[in-house]
Amino acid sequence: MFYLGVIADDFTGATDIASFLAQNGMSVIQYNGVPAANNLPPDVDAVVISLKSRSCPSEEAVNDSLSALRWLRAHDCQRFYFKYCSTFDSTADGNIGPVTDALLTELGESQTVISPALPVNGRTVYQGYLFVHQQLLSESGMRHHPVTPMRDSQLLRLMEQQASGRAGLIPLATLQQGSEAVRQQLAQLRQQAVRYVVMDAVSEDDLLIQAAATEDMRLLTGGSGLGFGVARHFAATHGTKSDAQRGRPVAGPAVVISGSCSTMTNAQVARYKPQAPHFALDIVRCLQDRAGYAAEICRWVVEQGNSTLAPMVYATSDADKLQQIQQQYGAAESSQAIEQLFARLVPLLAENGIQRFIVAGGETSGVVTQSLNITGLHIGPTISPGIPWVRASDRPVSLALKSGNFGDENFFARAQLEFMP
Ligand SMILES: Nc1ncnc2c1ncn2[C@@H]1O[C@H](COP(=O)(O)OP(=O)(O)O)[C@@H](O)[C@H]1O
Ligand SMILES: O=C(O)[C@@H](O)C(=O)COP(=O)(O)O
Repeated sequence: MFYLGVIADDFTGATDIASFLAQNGMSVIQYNGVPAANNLPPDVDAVVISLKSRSCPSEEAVNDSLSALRWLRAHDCQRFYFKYCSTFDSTADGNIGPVTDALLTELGESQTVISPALPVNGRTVYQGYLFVHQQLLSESGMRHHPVTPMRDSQLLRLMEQQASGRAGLIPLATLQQGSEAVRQQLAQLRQQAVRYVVMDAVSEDDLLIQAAATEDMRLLTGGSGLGFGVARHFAATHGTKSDAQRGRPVAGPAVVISGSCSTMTNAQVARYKPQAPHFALDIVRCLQDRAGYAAEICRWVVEQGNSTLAPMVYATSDADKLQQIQQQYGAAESSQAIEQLFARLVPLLAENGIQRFIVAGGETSGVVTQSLNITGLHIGPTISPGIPWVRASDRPVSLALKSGNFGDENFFARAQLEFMP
């Protein structure tokens, strides 16, 4: 039996919440996809299952999420958490609504919370509107996301567009009255048949109150901020555990793979270029000659063996260049061509001795992890909030999976220099 089962809709999202749970005292294991194995390590408090269900067709997202839920229930999991992006990455016909509905129905529950806030990384919710630092979500760089452009910031509206039930709000004023006030308002909203309760939060204290007020709810949904609250609340009664040692990065050659076009990743790539060898992907070669191109890039990476900092292969482009590529080659076609190039390149790199992969982008991290056939991960030390080093449970390979907008500008170098194996 274990306390918390997390179903994450992408791989960086999974390591993000796994890192907050582990850092705040839980013993965590992460699986990529629904595990085939049935034997869980002893003394686990939380199991995180990473799916690649953020931008696939919603029927597939629902089926994969239900399979994960059934696995968790079959292993005596007590509570469940659907982890999506702190920037609520989805579209009007996105997957957060259908997956939430399916999980509620399967559990026989009538209410859950919607809590993407992650104040430590600048994501706050006020009056049901999602902010990224000082900007509304829809005015932030997320409006240009290549796969899930976010053009609305109102979470109640986004949720009602995607899902089948009604959304309601617990505003900051109630949060600030404490967990009992929140609990009472949840009960009132339940009587009004409100199925999805958007919760404001602008600070970690608000997240701790959310966690306390929802301790009897079987399904929570949100970013990793509420996960932090849940872990703190759990640790206060069950004590803390730490097994970050098992996730420490291995020694061995490293590479940086960047497939995110977020504002922060653009800044990180620009900062890293003068520090290390770098290789920009040519979209035409990705579209036309993936096998030959992947072999060529692999040779280039191996040739950089003597550089102090790892070579970087990147598709990262700014909003103007991205728009131009998408207009010329199609948005889905170009993003898939790049993902498929990485899917060919990464196993070649592993065959050629690369053991540490620093990856930028959620979809890109999914591709890298799946193409390496990594099934389980131990959670290691945190590089930046929400980005830990993680280590494959069955071989000496380490990954740092960086969500598009997370990390500071010097992240790629810091991940190597401050965490020497
Ligand atoms: N230059 C580019 N042109 C078109 N699509 C791109 C380009 N660079 C990256 N992409 C695609 O954009 C998507 C970025 O998504 P992701 O890896 O999840 O990053 P993020 O974490 O910023 O959301 C991927 O599908 C990637 O292949
Ligand atoms: O919650 C978050 O912001 C992240 O954990 C996350 O899901 C990021 O997704 P990507 O930006 O696609 O990496």
